[in-house]
Amino acid sequence: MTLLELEGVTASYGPVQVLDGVSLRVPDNGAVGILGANGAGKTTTLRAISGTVRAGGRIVFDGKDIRGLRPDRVAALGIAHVPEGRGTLGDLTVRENLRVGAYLRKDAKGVAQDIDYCLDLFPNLQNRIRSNASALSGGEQQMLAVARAIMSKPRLLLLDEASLGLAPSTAKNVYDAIRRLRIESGIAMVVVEQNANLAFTLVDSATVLETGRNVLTGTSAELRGMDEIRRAYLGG
Ligand SMILES: Nc1ncnc2c1ncn2[C@@H]1O[C@H](COP(=O)(O)OP(=O)(O)OP(=O)(O)O)[C@@H](O)[C@H]1O
Repeated sequence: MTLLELEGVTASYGPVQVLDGVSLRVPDNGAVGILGANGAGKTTTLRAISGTVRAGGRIVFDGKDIRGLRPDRVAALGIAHVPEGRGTLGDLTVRENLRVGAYLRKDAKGVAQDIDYCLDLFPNLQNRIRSNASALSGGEQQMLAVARAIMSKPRLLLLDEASLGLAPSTAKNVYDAIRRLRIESGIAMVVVEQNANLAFTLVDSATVLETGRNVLTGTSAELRGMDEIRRAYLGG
């Protein structure tokens, strides 16, 4: 079953069109990557899905047309967006950030269990549970941003450049945890990532965007085997 489908999605910032007919299909429990050079429209595609940019075309989530819905309505349907730059609340503690992620939930017991799950998934956060988010390292902030998104109990996670600015070993830790989350929770994912090597450890398939259009789409195995992908994205 398809959980999310984009067809002919367009978006502009003022007069400048940056998405020019993007398509994407995410199966239930699937993980799909979006690759592409700087400025190709990867972040804007995630914004179109989460309702933080006005979009044209079709965006269907769980059988419902969500294009044009406000971001809070999209979130309430079960789509959690972890933006580039992380967006944790610096003046709140780690625990408070996790609670903010769960603000729509009424199941106190489930929230407490999910906090424990996040701390098991990201043990670094366990040690910093009373620290303000602003005092965390870049890697810990990224972990907190993902954990906060998990706390909303999403069906779909939108992940924007989760490895950006992190040391390679930290980026690998973050992706290892997200892969475990995927296996254990079945949450579907759309993964924007400059580091295609890392992305391919998580996603089943990917699409490559160039100036706001899909230029290549395939399974991870197919894409990894292509010379142009190896040259442009895999350092070989
Ligand atoms: N808020 C904004 N206002 C105006 N132009 C923007 C805005 N955000 C992005 N753009 C422009 O839209 C185009 C697509 O940007 P987008 O961030 O979607 O690309 P990207 O593929 O995610 O690249 P990057 O890896 O640099 O984030 C770029 O030319 C960018 O400069």
